[in-house]
Amino acid sequence: MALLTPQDLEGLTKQLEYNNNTIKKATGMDIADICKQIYSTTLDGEKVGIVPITSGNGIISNFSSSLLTITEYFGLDGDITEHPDVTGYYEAVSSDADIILMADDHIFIAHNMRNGKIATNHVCTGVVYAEIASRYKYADSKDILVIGLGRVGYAGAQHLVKKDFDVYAYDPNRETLEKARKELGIIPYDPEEKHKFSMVLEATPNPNTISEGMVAERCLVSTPGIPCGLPEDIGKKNEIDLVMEPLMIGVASMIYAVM
Ligand SMILES: NC(=O)C1=CN([C@@H]2O[C@H](COP(=O)(O)OP(=O)(O)OC[C@H]3O[C@@H](n4cnc5c(N)ncnc54)[C@H](O)[C@@H]3O)[C@@H](O)[C@H]2O)C=CC1
Ligand SMILES: N[C@@H](CCCCNC(=O)[C@H]1CCC=N1)C(=O)O
Ligand SMILES: [Mg+2]
Repeated sequence: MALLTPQDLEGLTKQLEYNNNTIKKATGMDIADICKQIYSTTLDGEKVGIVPITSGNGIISNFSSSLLTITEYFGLDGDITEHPDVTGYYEAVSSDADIILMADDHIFIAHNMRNGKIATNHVCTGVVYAEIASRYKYADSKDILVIGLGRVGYAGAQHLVKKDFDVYAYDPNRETLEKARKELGIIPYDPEEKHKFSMVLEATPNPNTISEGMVAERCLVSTPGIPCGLPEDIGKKNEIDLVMEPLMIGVASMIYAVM
């Protein structure tokens, strides 16, 4: 599991505003509107308990404060518990949190204590980044390319298949690709084919996963992948809109998902 580093989380609000502008330009909607559409839910100033968790690799210095920034950006009443782990969970529940946010090294959840709904970061991130890609105003067809079919990419591909897009996908892991072909009906993308896409979802932990032959003149690359999979030169040469940030958009999706 690729873990965030404190460096990834620097300048979070600036990164979020920059990406929100790109999303508005490329889709006509902002992040909140897109999340409302996906889940048919709205926010109403809910109280959010943020519980640091020490297990595994331990606390990431600015992870909880990043979650606080995000909850406040969306008008919620966020609070980081004084203690981590069970003591922190007890504190959050006792202080009447409506939603609990907490993450160990494998799963990051949002749990709504009022309606019992629970959501994971990797599924919600895949879904929201797929939705962003799929709403590209200048798309030339319903063809969309998904690069990486892991926990995030698979959820994104599943969402796009449900939305009736023609989903092409690539993953070097043959079992992963075969599983997605069988279960989702995705079309395995053949890099040899000169099939260029105007919508790309990239969810891999590697750089340079997007090649020249994959992207159309005008293209929206929507990627939660860290580091960025779009090489600098390709980003410059074509008219490519890039939506990429380390945490916020996925957390917004988690919160709307449990309303
Ligand atoms: N920005 C955000 O909000 C979030 C970002 N992430 C990041 O997203 C990335 C993916 O996360 P997971 O799905 O949990 O990882 P994962 O390890 O479950 O899946 C990654 C997949 O990418 C595939 N892959 C590797 N190189 C590739 C290439 N060159 N072309 C195509 N596929 C390739 C692997 O075979 C694997 O199936 C990680 O970098 C993670 O840190 C994860 C959650 C939230
Ligand atoms: N236990 C730590 C948080 C660990 C988060 C690890 N998970 C990731 O880095 C995932 C979540 C989004 C992208 N990668 C703490 O409470 O400070
Ligand atoms: Mg995100």
